[in-house]
Amino acid sequence: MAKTPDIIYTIVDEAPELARVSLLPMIRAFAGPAGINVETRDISVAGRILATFADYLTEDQRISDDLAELGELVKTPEANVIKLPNVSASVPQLTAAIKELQSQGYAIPDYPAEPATDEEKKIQARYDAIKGSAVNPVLREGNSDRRAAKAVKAFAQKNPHSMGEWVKTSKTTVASMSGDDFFANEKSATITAAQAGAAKIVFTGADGSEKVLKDGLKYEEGTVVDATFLSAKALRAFIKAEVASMEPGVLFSVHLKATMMKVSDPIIFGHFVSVYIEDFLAKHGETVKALGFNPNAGLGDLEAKIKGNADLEADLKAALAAKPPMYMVNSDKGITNLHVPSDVIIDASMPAVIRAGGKGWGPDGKEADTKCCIPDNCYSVVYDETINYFKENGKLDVTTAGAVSNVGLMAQKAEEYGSHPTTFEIAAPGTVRIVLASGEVLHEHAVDTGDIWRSATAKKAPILDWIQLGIARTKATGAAAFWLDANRAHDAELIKYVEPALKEAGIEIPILAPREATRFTLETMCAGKDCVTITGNVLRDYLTDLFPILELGTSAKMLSIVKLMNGGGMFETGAGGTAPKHVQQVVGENHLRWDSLGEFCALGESFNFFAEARGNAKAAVLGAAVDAATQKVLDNGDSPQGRVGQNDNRSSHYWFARYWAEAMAAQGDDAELAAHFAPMAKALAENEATILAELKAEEGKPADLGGYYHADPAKVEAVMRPSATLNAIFG
Ligand SMILES: NC(=O)C1=CN([C@@H]2O[C@H](COP(=O)(O)OP(=O)(O)OC[C@H]3O[C@@H](n4cnc5c(N)ncnc54)[C@H](OP(=O)(O)O)[C@@H]3O)[C@@H](O)[C@H]2O)C=CC1
Ligand SMILES: O=C(O)CCC(=O)C(=O)O
Ligand SMILES: [Mg+2]
Repeated sequence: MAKTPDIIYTIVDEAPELARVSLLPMIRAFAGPAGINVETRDISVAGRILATFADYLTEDQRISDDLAELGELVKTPEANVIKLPNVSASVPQLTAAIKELQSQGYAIPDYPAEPATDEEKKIQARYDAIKGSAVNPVLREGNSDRRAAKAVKAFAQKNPHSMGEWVKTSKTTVASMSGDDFFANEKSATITAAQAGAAKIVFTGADGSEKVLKDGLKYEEGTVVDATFLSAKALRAFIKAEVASMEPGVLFSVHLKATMMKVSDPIIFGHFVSVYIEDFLAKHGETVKALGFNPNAGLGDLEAKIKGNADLEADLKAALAAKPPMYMVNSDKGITNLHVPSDVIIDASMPAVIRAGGKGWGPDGKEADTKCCIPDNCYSVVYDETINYFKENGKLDVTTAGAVSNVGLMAQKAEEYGSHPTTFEIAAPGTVRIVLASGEVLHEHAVDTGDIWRSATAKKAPILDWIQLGIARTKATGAAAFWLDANRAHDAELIKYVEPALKEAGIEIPILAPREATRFTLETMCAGKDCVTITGNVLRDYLTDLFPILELGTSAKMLSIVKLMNGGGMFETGAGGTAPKHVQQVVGENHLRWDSLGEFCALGESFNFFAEARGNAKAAVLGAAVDAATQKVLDNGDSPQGRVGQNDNRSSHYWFARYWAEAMAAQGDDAELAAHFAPMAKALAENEATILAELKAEEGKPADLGGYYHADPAKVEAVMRPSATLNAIFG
């Protein structure tokens, strides 16, 4: 077997992938002399498509299945992975990636939206495994520890970012269903020794017909197993009522996670689309269905399908004009919240609204208050309470606010984010049951056509590990709370684990329902104190964007550590995503505002972990120098900014590498490394003006990347490494 690479750096999508092309050669030039090899593995959407459909490709087009390899590696103590954000593709994104690859000569099949034959069903199933959040749950074999490094927090306090004003009269609200949602219908149980073993999910129709929705499930003792459903009828009634009850001047917005919740949320999104354009669909429903339109793909797909048909285009325009104004993704281009399911992703979109003082962009290109529809009540209360708090107290004072960090239960596909294979859109009225091997029915729900039924699990070992991590972080931080609602079925099962563990550890940490925990955390941070949120998987996701975006202006600067259950380490580069808007700017004017601070933080942690795990003193020297360089990038204001001519990602990498080389040359722990890096530090300093000029030479002009999901490596290299002088130093 090949030797496990010392460190793995991931090949991803969009902005972080562009950044990688500039940064990785530098990282290798530092790690190499210390004898540490840094290899890449491709987890991009395009890479995963090509690996999955190898049988459609020529020999020389085939690539290895890196995600499968990494999925095994993260279960070993040797794992040391620097994981950059990747696109969790919605169907429109997946379709676009397929089209691009086909245009490049890869004979992969189309995505069969409505599979008719067995062959098409198989192809769809293969694509569905690539769709949505198909990477993170596979790699996250440990719980999540996300926090801002002290230097990052201190920098934000000293250099506060812009924040919109919150006023008491703001009309921004959160709207959620009054019942019959995932929250209200949840049932949960912890598997006993007698119940452990095989299980299946069975649907029995009102006519007595039986269908096994999922067979071959296996529950271990101690696993918390939930089942719940969201009523389609209640959802549609809710959407209709919310559209009908809009106040003048307020925008209508929908906030879902149609990427990570890849089965349930695209369907919920589709209901919003079809209710919003119900007048149009009443008239033209059959016609657009025949054209292949599925509301789950969004208004953008509808527009593409009816393009050139003046009657349909006019009727759609009229139908939209008759409804309240929508929250826009891009008002210049007429792209609404309902155009693409993955354009408005709740974890980033709600904090953006809250940071802006409750504002979104309207179709007129002006800011306005917005009604934020978050149908399910499990977590919407967090945003509702945050909005209440800022309406009462005014915007956050970034200069004095404490740091809110998170410990999230995430390992082994915990909770809702692991429910993809066990979520179903119900085809007819009937009953769904989880049946154990003994015949015992664990959970049962009466359901109707269109309801979304799902089961999620959380295993015992990850739960116990999460509680201990929560206790450790609380001891290091001060204030903390477990965000668990004793009145919610799943949370009540978790509390049965938490309470005895806290007692045994002799520590008191409050257990608060999400609304109370939100207020407690906001009050604590506004009093200038740090606070840990100890949460499940969804709140891990939501809160590690919400608080950092308020405190730091972006979640991209977070330390995001995944202590893998079997002893390895994974270091995520921040808590944000792939910033597609940044790529648009590069294509338009060759300026990349992506901040690699998350990469710098992860890199430092990765070296430090390597030093400890392998007893490697050189890695410790590299790690300490990375930390010093990161601090200097912040102190000297070398991070990227938004406009052409200002520092961008490439010039920030120059500064980072220079400070790193200077720190390596100046340290006294390893004379050999100091001697090696002294000439590099000198060359970087002496050539400063030339390098910065070369990096800026092409800015302001369009850039050609030769593709989007599968760009041309030579063209990307030319764009991201335009300085011959810098390249000569790093090879
Ligand atoms: N860990 C992962 O793999 C994750 C992947 N994703 C994926 O990312 C994609 C986009 O998601 P989205 O919801 O738009 O969220 P993003 O976090 O990617 O982007 C939202 C905005 O945050 C700001 N931002 C994010 N990262 C940086 C950075 N490094 N430097 C500077 N600004 C940054 C940008 O603001 P501005 O435009 O103002 O500069 C950006 O437009 C989706 O495909 C999603 O699936 C999302 C989250 C995590
Ligand atoms: O995996 C995904 O789709 C997104 C992950 C994410 O948003 C997060 O972990 O914060
Ligand atoms: Mg997130």
